[in-house]
Amino acid sequence: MKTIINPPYTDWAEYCERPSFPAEDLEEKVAAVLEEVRLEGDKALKKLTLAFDKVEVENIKVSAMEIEKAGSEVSDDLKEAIAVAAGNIRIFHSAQQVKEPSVETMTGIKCWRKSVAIEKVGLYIPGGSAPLFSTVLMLGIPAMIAGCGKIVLCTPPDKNGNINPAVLYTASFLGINEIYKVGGAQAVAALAFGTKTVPKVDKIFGPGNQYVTKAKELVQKNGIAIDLPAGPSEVLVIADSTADADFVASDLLSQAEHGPDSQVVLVSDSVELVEKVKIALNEQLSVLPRASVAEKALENSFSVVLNSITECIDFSNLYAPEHLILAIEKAEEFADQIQNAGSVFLGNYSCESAGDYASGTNHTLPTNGYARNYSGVSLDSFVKKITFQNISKSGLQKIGRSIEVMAEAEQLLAHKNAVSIRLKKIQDEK
Ligand SMILES: NC(=O)c1ccc[n+]([C@@H]2O[C@H](COP(=O)([O-])OP(=O)(O)OC[C@H]3O[C@@H](n4cnc5c(N)ncnc54)[C@H](O)[C@@H]3O)[C@@H](O)[C@H]2O)c1
Ligand SMILES: N[C@H](CO)Cc1c[nH]c[nH+]1
Ligand SMILES: [Zn+2]
Repeated sequence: MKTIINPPYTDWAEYCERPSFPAEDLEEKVAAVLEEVRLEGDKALKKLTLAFDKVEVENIKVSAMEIEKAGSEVSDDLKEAIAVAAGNIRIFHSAQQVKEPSVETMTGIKCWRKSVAIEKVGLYIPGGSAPLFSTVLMLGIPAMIAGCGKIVLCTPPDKNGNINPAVLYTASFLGINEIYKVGGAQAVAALAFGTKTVPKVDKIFGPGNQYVTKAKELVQKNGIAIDLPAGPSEVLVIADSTADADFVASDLLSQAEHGPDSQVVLVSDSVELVEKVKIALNEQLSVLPRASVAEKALENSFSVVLNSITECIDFSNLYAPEHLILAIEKAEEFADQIQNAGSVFLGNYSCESAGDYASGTNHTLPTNGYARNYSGVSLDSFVKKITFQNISKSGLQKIGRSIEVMAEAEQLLAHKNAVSIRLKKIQDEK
């Protein structure tokens, strides 16, 4: 991991560019997958699963028996941990159910807003390099709280054509039993267009690799909503000289082990701390099973030394990380200065993996700088907000003239007339 000492401000933006290793002709390849699934449905899903996941899948839909069997394959210890995590995620996301205010903008003009669940949602659970059953919790729980009518889940099969038992167990623990063995761009296509087996949904959720992310981007053009661009995991740690170098290294590695395309960044006002973290990284890497993946990610990662913690925060706001850790003294006092980040972890004991699994916040977060303009998944992601208004006769008498004048100025006389005929009727009734 290279260290950059005091780069001039004019160079900062360059460091904030994420490394990208797009597959050759990514967009064309993904567009071709989408088209094949749109035209050939299940036949294409089976063909593409054989091509990309190297396995022949006879039944795309997971059977009730497979789900039941998975329950017996998950240890009690893991079941208990999943229940603890689910409890916290449920508490945090339930608290997002806010009572919408109803206001009278003028006497006789009542306006209000209501959250209504998106009817059919498709959850994508990554499974290429690791089956992320924790993502089932992160997407399934808010979908259930929101009251989505149909919740279906897609995830790639393993080399034997099975779905990881923890993924199946977690889904069924939440009451989600419609699960399909399909991953990558083909899963997104199936959810977007529908096939004989996989239903078409209104909105597609979930993180994934470049094929999944590109497919989500492309199906948006066909009127399918998506949650957010959630690509390769990343973390930026701001650490001062009081930080524990071992803790900082452990947090950097926790995101580096996601994939070779992940990026981790250390920003500090202390050269000594950066040097200590580098030593700790090497020590911890040597015992990591996924060391080779993490090492690749570290090659595309860096540390920056700046003059002050305020400058470090300015850098982070420009970088807009998916996860931001403030391993600094009095971290809470700096929280209000954070403008761009997916999720923030304050203090030495708020490790990022707590948010990945169990503290309650959602781990489906914007990457690649999208934290500048996107939020992570929340309860809001699963609802749309419908506005209502109820205008009385006296209310229309108050606001009517303003509407007529504005409509006339836009030369939309039918708009004006919709008010005028009502005002006339009110007048005639007197
Ligand atoms: N931002 C977030 O919120 C968040 C959360 C969790 C995970 N992630 C990220 O999600 C990603 C998960 O990626 P993954 O690969 O492990 O799983 P994945 O499920 O996203 O992708 C696996 C699928 O990709 C398809 N695929 C693989 N190679 C292909 C090829 N050459 N051509 C066409 N399709 C191909 C296959 O169909 C396979 O099933 C990681 O980058 C991880 O960092 C992000
Ligand atoms: N860090 C990932 C989000 O970027 C989420 C995750 C799932 N499992 C472990 N981590
Ligand atoms: Zn993680």
